[in-house]
Formats: sequence, C-alpha cells, structure tokens
Amino acid sequence: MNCRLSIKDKIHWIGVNDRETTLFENYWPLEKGVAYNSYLINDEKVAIIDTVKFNKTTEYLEKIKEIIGDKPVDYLVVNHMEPDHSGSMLALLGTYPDMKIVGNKKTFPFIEGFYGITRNYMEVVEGDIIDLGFHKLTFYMTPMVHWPETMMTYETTSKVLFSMDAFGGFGALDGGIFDDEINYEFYEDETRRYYSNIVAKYSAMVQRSLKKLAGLDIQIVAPTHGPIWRSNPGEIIGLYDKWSRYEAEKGVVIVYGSMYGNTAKMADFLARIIAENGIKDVKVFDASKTHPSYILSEIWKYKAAVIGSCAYNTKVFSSVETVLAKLSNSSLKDRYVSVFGNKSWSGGGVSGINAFVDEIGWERIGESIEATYSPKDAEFKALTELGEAIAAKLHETYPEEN
Ligand SMILES: Cc1cc2nc3c(=O)[nH]c(=O)nc-3n(C[C@H](O)[C@H](O)[C@H](O)COP(=O)(O)O)c2cc1C
Repeated sequence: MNCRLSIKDKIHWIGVNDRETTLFENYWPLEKGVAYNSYLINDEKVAIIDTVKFNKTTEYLEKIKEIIGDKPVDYLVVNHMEPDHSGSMLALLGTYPDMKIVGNKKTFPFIEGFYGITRNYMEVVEGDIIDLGFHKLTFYMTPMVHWPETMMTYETTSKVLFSMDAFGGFGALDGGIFDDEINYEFYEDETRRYYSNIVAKYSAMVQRSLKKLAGLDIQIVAPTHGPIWRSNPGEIIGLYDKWSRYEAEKGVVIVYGSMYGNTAKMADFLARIIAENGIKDVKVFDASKTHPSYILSEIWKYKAAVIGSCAYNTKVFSSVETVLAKLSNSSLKDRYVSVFGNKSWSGGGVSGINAFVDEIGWERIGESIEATYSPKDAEFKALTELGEAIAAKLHETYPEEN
C-alpha cells in the first residue's frame, strides 16, 4: 500500500497489514488478519505515534525512510506498550539514536522491562504540549484502557485523536483505510469482537476516558488497529459509548455444549419457539465449534442469552465452561439469561450454569430446564413456555421495535 499515504496535512499512515499471524495474542482467531497502524508527522520536527509488531519491522522502517529520507525522527510517542505496537521500538531507536521516547511515568518501566531501553526518555503529563512546528501534540492519560500506561495523543492543528487500541478492531485493511472507503459491517463485528474480548473488562475506564475526551473537537480518530475515522468519527465513539454502557439490541444468543445431540436438539427447538414469537435476531452457537470470542461478541450485542450444557464428569461441558469464564472475566452486565441442559445420572451441567448465573447477577427468565437422557414432552413443553417468555420480555424491553 502507498506508504506516503497522508491522512491529513503532513500526517501519514505508516501502518502494516499482518495476514500471517493466525491468533492475535496467540488466542483470538484472525480470519481476516489485522492491521497495526502507526502514524508519522513530517513537520519541522518528525514524530511517530506508536510502532508495529516486530514481525513487520523491516517493511515499517522502509516506509519511514521513503517519507522522511535522511531526516531524523525526533520523537516516538508511546501511547501503548503492548508488543504489537511497541515491537519495532528497539529497531527504530537503533536507526534514530537521538529520538526522544515520549511516554508517561507508567510507560518507562514497560520499556525497560520489555526492551532494556533506559535512555532518551521524555516524560509527559496530562495537557503537556510538544510543538512540532505546524502540528502540536497534547496528551490525555487514559489508564487501564486497557493497560496501566495507556494514553491518547491529540494533534490540535489537524484535530486528530491518536487513540491507540481504543476504537480499533481486527481485520487487515484491504486497500481502504478510511471509514468512507470501506463497508463497515464486517469491521463493526470485528471491532465489537475486539472490544468485548480485549477492552471490555475495563468498560468503566472507557466511560471515564470518553468523558475526558468529550470537550475535544475530534475530526479524525486514528486508532492502532482497523480503519481510520475521518468522515464520521462520531460513529465509532458512539459505538464505544454504547458498548461500555452495556447497551444491547433486541435479540437472543443460544449457546450450548452437546456430545450426542440431545442438548443441541433442545437449543434448536427453543430457537424456533423464540423466532415464532417474533424475535428476528436469534443466534445459535455450538460452543465446541465456534471460538468463544465470537460468542462473547454476540452476547455483548444482544440482550438475552440462553446457556445450555450436557453434564460432563459432574460439571459443565468444557467448551461451555470456557464461554462462562470469558463472560465472567469480561464483566458484562444487564443481560437476561436462561438455562437448560441434559444429564444421565446426578447432573452437573445445569447446576454449574445456575451457579454461574447466581454469581454474575443477570436477570433470569424462567426456571432452568434439565432433561434426563433426552428431552421428552415435559421438557419440550417447558422449552415452549421459556421461548414465549423470552420473546415477551424482549418485546416489552424494546416496545418501539414491535
Ligand atoms: C464422558 C461423559 C461424562 C458424563 N458425565 C456425566 C455426569 O457427570 N453426570 C451426568 O448426569 N451425566 C453425565 N454424562 C451423561 C451425559 O451428560 C448425558 O448422556 C446427556 O444426555 C448427554 O447430552 P448430549 O446428548 O447433549 O451430549 C456423561 C457422559 C459422558 C460421555
């Protein structure tokens, strides 16, 4: 991609696409890759905002050289120290040994700890200004969005917010890098999957940061992953606000674990009842087939969750247990939940999910339903009543959509 690509004035995107890494953080599937966005401001002084993962360092350094030639880099602003953004720092410092490394007081222990760099530090605090000539950088501390040292940098002349991981998502940038050059549907799903799995635990801190940024005239949001928002930055800021307030859409996610199909049969039966009762968004997931990151993202999107499991060695089936652990860790609030499952002797699946529901404190719809060996008339009747109750509750919650 054109490495001289300017996002505004003398601000360049010097990001890279990574389609080789299959698992982000060695856990989250990257079916369509990921972009590591970095930015270069080619002013009287040259500043770079964040770097890229180590596997892309050579390409990255070439891009910088193509833009600035023999000019030195004066500042590297480190908004976030996660290695997918700091991984080229050592090589950059090797190429530009006088470059100042700009961070806050929590940044530097990470730099020394990860890379052994102890020199060229330049500490900034909230509201400090670095004057590059035409462009001016100011800094906003946003701790725990989603690491302790995270901060954002606002360029006051062009009104660009360099927001590090906030407002970013999975997905390589296939040609289009701006919001007006892409079909956002795919990126919205991937941005929500990124948010719900990686940032969401710190939703309270996201809310605090959004309030802090509310007074800024933000014309471009430039995150470290995903598209750059130049036409409608309010859209992504609005989505983050919605997700971090746990706001949901009308719909149901049914997730189940089943070895021999009996719990799966209950899930499909229930889905049909809910659909018959007028709910258009009903998503059914076999927890053993779909990676939990996608399931968590859908539960983040929709208001009601139904969780089912067969009994497995006195416990919840392993793939469903993983989903429960992810949900619990994400601190998601304000959802409806129902429980079902199967056993052949003393159970463990349904009781395990019930214990999770008691702990997480979501509003229960209906009693849990547990079949023995396989679902029969009594369970199908109970599932019918449950499906009707879930649909009724959603119609009542979203009266304007009826
Ligand atoms: C390895 C294994 C462990 C099981 N552990 C339990 C158990 O602890 N308690 C129980 O009541 N049933 C247990 N079962 C029985 C299943 O939960 C039961 O057959 C159920 O109907 C399976 O539902 P499914 O068809 O959705 O897989 C176990 C079955 C298997 C294969």
